[in-house]
Amino acid sequence: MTKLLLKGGEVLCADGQIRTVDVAIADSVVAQVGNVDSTWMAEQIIDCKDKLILPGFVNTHTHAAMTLLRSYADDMKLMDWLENRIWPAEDNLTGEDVYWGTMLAIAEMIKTGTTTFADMYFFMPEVAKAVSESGIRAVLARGMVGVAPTADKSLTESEEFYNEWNNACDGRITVMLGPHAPYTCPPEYLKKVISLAERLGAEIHIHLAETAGEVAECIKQYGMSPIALMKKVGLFDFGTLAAHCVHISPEDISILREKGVRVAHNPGSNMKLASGVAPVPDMLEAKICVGLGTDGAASNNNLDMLEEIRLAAMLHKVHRLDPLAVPAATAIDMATVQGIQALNLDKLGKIEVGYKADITVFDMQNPHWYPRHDRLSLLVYAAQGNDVHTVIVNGKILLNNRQLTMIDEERLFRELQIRGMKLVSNINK
Ligand SMILES: N[C@@H](CCSC[C@H]1O[C@@H](n2cnc3c(=O)[nH]cnc32)[C@H](O)[C@@H]1O)C(=O)O
Ligand SMILES: [Zn+2]
Repeated sequence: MTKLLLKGGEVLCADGQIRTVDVAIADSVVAQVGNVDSTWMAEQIIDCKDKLILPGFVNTHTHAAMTLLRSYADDMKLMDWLENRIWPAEDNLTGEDVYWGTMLAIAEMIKTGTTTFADMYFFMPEVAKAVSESGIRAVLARGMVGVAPTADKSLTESEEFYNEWNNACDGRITVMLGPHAPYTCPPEYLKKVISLAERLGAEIHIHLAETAGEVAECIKQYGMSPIALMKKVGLFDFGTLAAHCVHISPEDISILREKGVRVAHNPGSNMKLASGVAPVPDMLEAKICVGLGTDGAASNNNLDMLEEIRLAAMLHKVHRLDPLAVPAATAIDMATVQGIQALNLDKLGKIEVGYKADITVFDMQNPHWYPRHDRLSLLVYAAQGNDVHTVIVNGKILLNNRQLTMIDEERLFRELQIRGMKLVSNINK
């Protein structure tokens, strides 16, 4: 058994209170939270004085390898951005590109305190390889576009990928099915996806109601909103994670509630692509599970969940002219507990005995952490991603005193610069 001890830190405990306690970790699991005595013979002790210890952040929606396209096409509308810049560049992608792009994303996520991410992309075995090697936790879905020539192939690939990788790497990887969106996957195609989901026992990760244009087009074509259409098609019957849900009506919210759909809210991407403001306070009030996500690095443009937490806490305040909307503790809950629920994972999202040890340690010895009236408020409104000092996933240290333990950063930077440039060299701007 490998024993690890986080000594004397200020821990956000499962009841939402912060206490100065020790956290003992045995292999992949939290073994004690409290005063751990000297009979606990830890192989490694991390001194956590002046450190804030939280459950690791959960990024519920991203396209990790899109780091390759970061800063390549900004300040554009979603459909123009996708059709004229992103999809042509993605046509050039190789499996190796996706591996390196994903690894850079993972490095960035670990360094900013994320311990689990949900990805929708392609060349997924390469993504799984990066997850496997880096030690992070992930919920992976092969993105499927029903109107593309790859439509049938991506169904087969999804099934193979599920069979090979679901529950792999000591349970660090789980697999969902990823029909891209209603506007790229017509109902007949979605029905094939749904029957595959039912057969495999897999859940679904999809983009829904991201822009006003998408909703208007759906109503024109099918006489109902994307959410109502998805219910009718049966997409919500086997467990669904829906990214965005920006343009939704009170009736749509009732459907999400009734069908237990979990939502990935991406405030940074929604603001940058000017998609709109999701009715998050209404969804939370309706007891819908809302996690937070960054979306891809080409529409954010970073993968720092602390920034997403702050945006979630701020966006709804200014939008509703209500400083009580999405308080700090709620934003943190969305990034941890609700994020885990959104991904349907078990024994994660809290620092509690018997839970998996996915933990982020913030260094509070910095000017913006003083004075310490309220630590959660400091975290949400004043902290920075690079305050992250240590990150543990499944009991293993992936970031040690701000240094990545599993990833060679210099190599990553060289690969990404060369591969990123090559990817777009034949595209007319
Ligand atoms: N085109 C792929 C599968 C799509 S993967 C998921 C897709 O979602 C795209 N994407 C990224 N961000 C967004 C967004 O905000 N809305 C809609 N699509 C997005 C991303 O560029 C990627 O093409 C194939 O070969 O079959
Ligand atoms: Zn997306």
